[in-house]
Amino acid sequence: MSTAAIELVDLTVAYERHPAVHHVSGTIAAGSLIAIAGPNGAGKSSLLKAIIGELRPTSGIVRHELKRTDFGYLPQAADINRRFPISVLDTVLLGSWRQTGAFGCVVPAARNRAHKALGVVGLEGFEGRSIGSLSAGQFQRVLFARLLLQDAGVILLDEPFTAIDARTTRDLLDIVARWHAEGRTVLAVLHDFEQIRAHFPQTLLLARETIGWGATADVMSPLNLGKARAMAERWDESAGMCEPAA
Ligand SMILES: Nc1ncnc2c1ncn2[C@@H]1O[C@H](COP(=O)(O)OP(=O)(O)OP(=O)(O)O)[C@@H](O)[C@H]1O
Repeated sequence: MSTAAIELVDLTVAYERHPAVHHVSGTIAAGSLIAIAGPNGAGKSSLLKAIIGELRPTSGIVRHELKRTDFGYLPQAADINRRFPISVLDTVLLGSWRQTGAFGCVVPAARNRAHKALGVVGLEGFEGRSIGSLSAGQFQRVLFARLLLQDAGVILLDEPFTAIDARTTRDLLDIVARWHAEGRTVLAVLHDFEQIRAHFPQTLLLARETIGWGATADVMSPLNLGKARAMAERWDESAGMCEPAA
């Protein structure tokens, strides 16, 4: 696993010329644990997608010396098709493609690691179940097991605890804490302020542009949260293209 700093330099991401992320700059230090907060439509998912290279910046740069395989990415649940007929074990094994290559054979060591990862997330015995038969919380545990197997240095989680019960959330937060202790960089899009304050030392509060980025206690102030809300109320989805920064 390797990790490194990621620098966002005046980053703008737009869809059909409408900016979703607007002139965001800052450094994600290697090994940091950062919550990304903000109202619906604030550009949080778009920012993650730009960081992993799934979306091209309209302007600005995402600068780092990492390979695509150094990133582990958990999309929002709504973006994942669970009707695909694949077993829990095979889903977890998809996390081992770094070792096997996209069309390589699964080595027994990877299979062992997949069983172990399922043990860590509390799903021993679920190996042969199809993913479509799992509850939302069980499926999220499977996706965390896949991330464990992938062993990436930078892990991006998009609303990992939405519609997940308290017990499962607690277990998965323990894994996040473990990743942090191992020196991995973890970014998580979250809506639960209490959870952010309790578990995430740093926060980026986004409302398309940066409202605050730094220590969670400073960033999640009533003033900043009010600002983010007020900006969201003013968003005009039909607004034109932003002008390049002066
Ligand atoms: N594929 C797309 N095509 C056009 N517009 C998009 C697309 N994806 C996102 N957007 C728009 O970009 C803006 C930011 O969306 P994004 O999903 O990044 O926000 P978010 O902060 O993750 O929101 P949420 O909290 O609701 O998940 C929104 O106005 C959204 O409608």
